[in-house]
Amino acid sequence: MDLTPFEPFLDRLGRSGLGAWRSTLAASIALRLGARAHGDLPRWERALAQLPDLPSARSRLDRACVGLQGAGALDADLGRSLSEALMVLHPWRKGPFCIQGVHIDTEWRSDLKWDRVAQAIAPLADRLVLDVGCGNGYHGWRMLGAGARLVMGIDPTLLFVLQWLAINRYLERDDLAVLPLGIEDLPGDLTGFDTVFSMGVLYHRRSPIDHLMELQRLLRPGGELVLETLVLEGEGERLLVPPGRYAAMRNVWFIPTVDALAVWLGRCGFTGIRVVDVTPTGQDEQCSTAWMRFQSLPDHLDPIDSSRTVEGHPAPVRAVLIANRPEASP
Ligand SMILES: Nc1ncnc2c1ncn2[C@@H]1O[C@H](C[S@+](CC[C@H]([NH3+])C(=O)[O-])CC(=O)[O-])[C@@H](O)[C@H]1O
Repeated sequence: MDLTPFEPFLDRLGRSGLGAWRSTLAASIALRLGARAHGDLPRWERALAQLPDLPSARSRLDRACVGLQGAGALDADLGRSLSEALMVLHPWRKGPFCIQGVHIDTEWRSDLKWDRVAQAIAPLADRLVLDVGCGNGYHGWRMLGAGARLVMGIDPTLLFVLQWLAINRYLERDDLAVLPLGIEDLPGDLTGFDTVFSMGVLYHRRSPIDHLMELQRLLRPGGELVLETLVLEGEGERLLVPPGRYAAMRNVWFIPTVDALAVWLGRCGFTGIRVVDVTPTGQDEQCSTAWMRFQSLPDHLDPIDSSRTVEGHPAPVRAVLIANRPEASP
């Protein structure tokens, strides 16, 4: 894979207030693509090439199932070749997507998280947005649906980049991209986003305070951070560092209470810190489906006591916190 699929977005970025970083970002993407050859990439690229042309239809970014809505049902053969090509990109974790009657029923009902977040954030109209750890871009599409001017998603997992390319083969937008980058690959002086989302990422970072500081630097003064992460329920400053896996995940490092998170944000210099949602993750939000056939949340909870993970930790609860970069440095 080369830079070609990212160029329309990079051109658009070049014309935005972030144009100064176009060439450094392009160089980082080229570097990461060179370093991240994946054995399955040729198979995924063949699937992309096999996606069929579809009759013209209306794109829908403003409802739970993101995608394309046509006037009628697709011809059965066309529907089958579309499903088969998309299924090569299994596992589909984030969604759902509906492409002219083909319903990609993903592991996560990401629309439920979006509903919790969207009602609490500053209106996205005309904002430059960064979505760190954006997966296949599901929330990015919803951000465009809410009026964002440009959404730069970054995610180091190449399969999710390919899933975004598959969806964008039909939605044809140049104002959203899933760039194959980790947050550590971003230029050290990049800044200027109006809103930065970090959802489902903090607990994967070994240095959570550094992550919060990086997110702050990426914002323009006064810009808004939307932080969504696993939390421990209860009052006071407490922290779980799982000694091994957490709900079968190997890379979960820190699960703080919301009080501890608020202190961390304050220590990093954020202002206007508020907790806008705390919700246990239910099996209606995360489970195996035909499009994600591996094990999922129900398999990772204690079969007798679903308030505990299989390791005996409290079952997943997620919080959304909002905070602002100060207008001027103290
Ligand atoms: N260093 C990194 N830099 C950026 N992203 C990373 C890094 N390491 C892993 N990721 C990516 O962070 C994402 C975490 S999932 C959240 C998806 C979405 N935000 C959601 O809220 O549904 C967790 C969850 O399932 O909630 C994955 O796509 C990783 O590839």
